[in-house]
Formats: sequence, C-alpha cells, structure tokens
Amino acid sequence: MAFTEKDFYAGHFNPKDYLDTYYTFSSAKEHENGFLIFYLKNLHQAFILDDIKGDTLIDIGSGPTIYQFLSACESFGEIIATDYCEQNWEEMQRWLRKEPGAFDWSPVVKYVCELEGNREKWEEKEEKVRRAIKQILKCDVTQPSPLGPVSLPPADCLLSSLCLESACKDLPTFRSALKNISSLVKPGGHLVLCSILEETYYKVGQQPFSCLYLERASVEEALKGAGFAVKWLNETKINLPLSVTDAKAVCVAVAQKCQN
Ligand SMILES: C[S@@+](CC[C@H](N)C(=O)[O-])C[C@H]1O[C@@H](n2cnc3c(N)ncnc32)[C@H](O)[C@@H]1O
Repeated sequence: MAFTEKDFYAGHFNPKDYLDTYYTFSSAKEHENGFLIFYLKNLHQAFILDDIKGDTLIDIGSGPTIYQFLSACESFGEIIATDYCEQNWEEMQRWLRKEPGAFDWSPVVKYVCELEGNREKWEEKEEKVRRAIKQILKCDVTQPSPLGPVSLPPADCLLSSLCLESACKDLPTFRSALKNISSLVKPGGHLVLCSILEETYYKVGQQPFSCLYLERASVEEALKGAGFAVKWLNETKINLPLSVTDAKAVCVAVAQKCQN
C-alpha cells in the first residue's frame, strides 16, 4: 500500500481505536497480546534485570501508550514522551490526569508488577509512571533535530517502539531517522528499540497504515550505521489476524551509543 506519512497520521490516526485494537489485555486474547507480552518481558529484562538506569529517558513516537514506561520508571526519574500527533498527546494526558474516558491500563500494569514480583503494587506503579512523565513534546524523526526548536540536554537513554517503521518510507529514511534520534542521547547512553518485523500494513479501526518492511538484519545494520553497538536483540514470531496486520514477528534491541 502507499506510504502513509506523518500528516496522514495527524489527520487519520485515532488513538482510541489504536488502544482498543492492540492494547486491550486479557487472557482470552492470548494471540493478540503476544507482541505486548514479549515487549513487556524484554523491557523488564532491559530496565530491571540488566539495570539500564540514569536520570532522563526520552521516548520517541510514544503515541497514546504508556506500557513502555512501566519498567523504565523504576530506573529513570524523568521521562519525556514525544509524538508527531497532537491527538496522541491528548490521549496520554487523559490517562496522566485520570480523566473520564482515559484508557484502562490496569491489566497491563498488573502484569508488569507480577513480573517484578509484586502484583499488589499496581496502583503505586501507575502513580510512579504519572510522576516520571515530565513533558510531552512534538517530535519528527525525519528531521535532523527531531524535537525542533526544543533543546534538551542529551538523555541517558532513548526508547522507541513501533515508531520508526511507521514514520519511514524506505530503508535509507529509516537509517537516517535512527541517526537523527541518536543526537538526543549521550555517548555511552542506551537505546531500547522495539520493532515490528515483516509488516507492510496495520489497521487502526478501519483505517490502514503502511509499515516499512523490516527484517532483523536491517535493524541491526541500521543500528550499527547510526553509531550504536548492539548488546542484545531478541525476536519472536507473532500471530495477529490478517484483518488487522500482516506482521510476522517483533524484536527488541538494546544498543549503546559508541563514544565517538
Ligand atoms: C504504531 S504507533 C506506535 C505508538 C507507540 N509507541 C506504541 O508502542 O504503540 C506509531 C506512532 O508514530 C508516530 N509518528 C508517525 N510519524 C512520525 C514522525 N515523523 N515522527 C514522530 N512520530 C511519528 C505516530 O503519530 C504514532 O503515534
């Protein structure tokens, strides 16, 4: 399908449809939740077991989701969320402010608390995430300065899930987007990148969006080309209905920005 660029996202990406389709968490939806469970376990591995920590973390292309912060908030006191689309900032704000109609993340939060060995602490975890998210900023990964005029001190860690393959029309653009975002992290700092593999489209409600077809090797090469050393990369097959997406696998890579 034709590439759906950032302004198409601004006009057509419906955060509520997106959350309902991909983040409604229940044991009855084990197949659909496969990618989310894999991401949550790998984020737990990175931020809790591997102890990636520091002061600030910038999340690139956050969309309306907060699952990616559930382990990270134990290791970073200051989290900056970013996205190209205003409707996604608003949806995230609704959850941060506990407004009526906010998405219910509690089943996902409970699952992560269980991974950490304390399912009972889920309300404390929600508050910790709310406290950690200090700003939501506009971001465009296709620009050399992705945060535009906003200048931040280089972060200790970058996180990004499912954004670059949505935002980039081809592999050269994907490689340069990785270089663009690498300017936001310190030398020696980490990048945790959650990607979807072998996908050409996904649907949000009835609206299809294009996805850059990625293979594990192209992710690894692009990371190296952008000046990162890959510490580990885990991949698993997924099984979502074709009515929603043709994705075949997902992966999580942990990489460290080289000193020079
Ligand atoms: C598939 S969603 C991923 C959202 C979330 N990170 C997740 O894990 O579910 C892709 C996100 O990329 C954002 N996006 C699209 N083009 C972008 C660009 N050029 N720069 C930054 N974000 C962009 C969209 O607004 C959308 O929120």
